[in-house]
Amino acid sequence: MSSQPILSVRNLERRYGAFIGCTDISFDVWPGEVVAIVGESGSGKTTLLNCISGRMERSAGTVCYRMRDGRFPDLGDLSEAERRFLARTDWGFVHQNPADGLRMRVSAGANVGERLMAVGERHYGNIRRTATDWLERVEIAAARIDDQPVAFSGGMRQRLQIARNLVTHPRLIFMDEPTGGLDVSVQARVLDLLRMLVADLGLAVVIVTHDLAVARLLSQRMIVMKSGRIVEQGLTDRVLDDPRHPYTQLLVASIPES
Ligand SMILES: Nc1ncnc2c1ncn2[C@@H]1O[C@H](COP(=O)(O)OP(=O)(O)OP(=O)(O)O)[C@@H](O)[C@H]1O
Repeated sequence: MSSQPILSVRNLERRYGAFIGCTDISFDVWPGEVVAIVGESGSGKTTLLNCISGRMERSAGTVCYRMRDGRFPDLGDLSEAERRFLARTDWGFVHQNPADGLRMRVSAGANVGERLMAVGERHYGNIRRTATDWLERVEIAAARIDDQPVAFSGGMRQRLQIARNLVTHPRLIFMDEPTGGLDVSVQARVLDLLRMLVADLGLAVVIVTHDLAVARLLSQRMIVMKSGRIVEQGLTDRVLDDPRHPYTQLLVASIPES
């Protein structure tokens, strides 16, 4: 693992008018690590994720990203073209609702292939071969390559969205409740797949979830948010086994016994 963070957030704040979406947020993400952001509904998780992935303007603070050439600029200092390039190549974003991250009316193969074309791949045979490989990696039969996601189940759509995001070998993936909209049995399969792929590819991931079981399964480090602020952060096992902040203790105590 590199000795330098891939993402560094300092004193981040986002206001909605006078209302604070999140404030006083500082943390680092290291290459190859999965960081979970947890907290109840309205605690500011999605606001934070959108700000650090450049999808939403911040009101204050810095978000620096380690470029492949070693530079560590604030996202706000990048040109629009550089930001678009990052979003297409170095980063992925897995939405809770697959329809937000897929093109529902083009084929599964094209959904994966168009990310490859965005990074310069032009050879039709290569694109189709790589798309087929990726469909199989996410357990979608190659025979479905020409089907549109509208004809897929929720779990298949989510797996396709994951393939579309990972095909370009990004370095950092943002995930917003990636299993939130799925049935429990389907969730387990998607989580297993995510865990395997993230480890195989050595990805850095920032995942937002309200589900502590998801955080336990996927993340090494955890950030707990309440009312727009971080109340506790640390290694996931430590936070869950020995929560120090009363709010984290409450969250942990509310996990149903399985
Ligand atoms: N566009 C907006 N305008 C005004 N207030 C907003 C806006 N988006 C979010 N908020 C407020 O900011 C706070 C944080 O919202 P956010 O969606 O980040 O929370 P969350 O933890 O992701 O919640 P959930 O798990 O329900 O998605 C909430 O009180 C919300 O009402």
